[in-house]
Amino acid sequence: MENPTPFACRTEIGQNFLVDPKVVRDLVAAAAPDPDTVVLEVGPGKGILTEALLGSPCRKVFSLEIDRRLEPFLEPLFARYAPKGTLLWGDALRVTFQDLLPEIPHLVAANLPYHITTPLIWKFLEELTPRGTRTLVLMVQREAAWRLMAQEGSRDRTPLGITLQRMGTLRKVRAVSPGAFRPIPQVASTILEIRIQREPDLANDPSWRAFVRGSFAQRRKTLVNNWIAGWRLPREEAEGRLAPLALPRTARPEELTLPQWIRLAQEHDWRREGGPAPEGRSAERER
Ligand SMILES: C[S@@+](CC[C@H](N)C(=O)[O-])C[C@H]1O[C@@H](n2cnc3c(N)ncnc32)[C@H](O)[C@@H]1O
Repeated sequence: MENPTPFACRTEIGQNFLVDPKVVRDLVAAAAPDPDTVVLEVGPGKGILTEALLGSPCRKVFSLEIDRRLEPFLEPLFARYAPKGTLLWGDALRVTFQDLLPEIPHLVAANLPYHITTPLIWKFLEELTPRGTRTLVLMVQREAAWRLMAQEGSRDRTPLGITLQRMGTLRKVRAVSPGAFRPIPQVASTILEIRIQREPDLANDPSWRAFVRGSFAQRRKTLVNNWIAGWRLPREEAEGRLAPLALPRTARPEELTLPQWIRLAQEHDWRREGGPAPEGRSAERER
């Protein structure tokens, strides 16, 4: 029999497939699905993680893949486990999860396409956690994990990391070396477990979103200067917002502790009611 043409991986859309079964086992063990659990997997690829999820005690697995060329790998797998799994085709950033999924998943378990890690996690927080998703177990690039878990004082601190920390707990499950994937990527990876325990609708709070995004708009600027630029606040007013926190006027966004972020968010309305603020060309992409 002729050899089939090998699958040409598109690494620009994150097609580095897991090949280490121990890593797959560790990811599923961290997710710990029980017989009631409905799981969403984004990017099943050739199906190594999908198969472990389908073989776990969970009730249902929905897998959403963008690349139809993977059909020959995935169709037979889903047929084997029918009706436990449902294979869906589409772009995870463009679908509306509520319309796509007949049930809201309790758990998202995925080896993410790394190029869309940040917008995809925001989307989970906007569309899924408000409706009941409580656990995310995600393979991400190591540096993305650092940014999500970064504490005050770290230059890696980001709006998304602070949002997740306000909503629950983040735990590093394990480090994963490039050799666990084919093709071998140039970056190291981390499995991260995120448990949502508070404020599941936080990402849909326009004041919170504007506040964290605008405060980090220009990292090299002080908080006060970001507030002046973003909200057109008079300097006195901006400095007045910082004063009760006993922080210097020169404090930068990464210096705030989580309780300080929460206090500032609760004490002021950060929606930009005075008209759209300049999202200047130098404003950083929301992370
Ligand atoms: C890192 S691979 C993981 C594959 C498989 N789960 C594994 O662990 O081997 C990421 C997968 O996400 C898919 N993907 C990339 N962008 C996507 C998108 N916007 N929506 C859905 N799937 C996407 C890729 O085609 C690829 O199969």
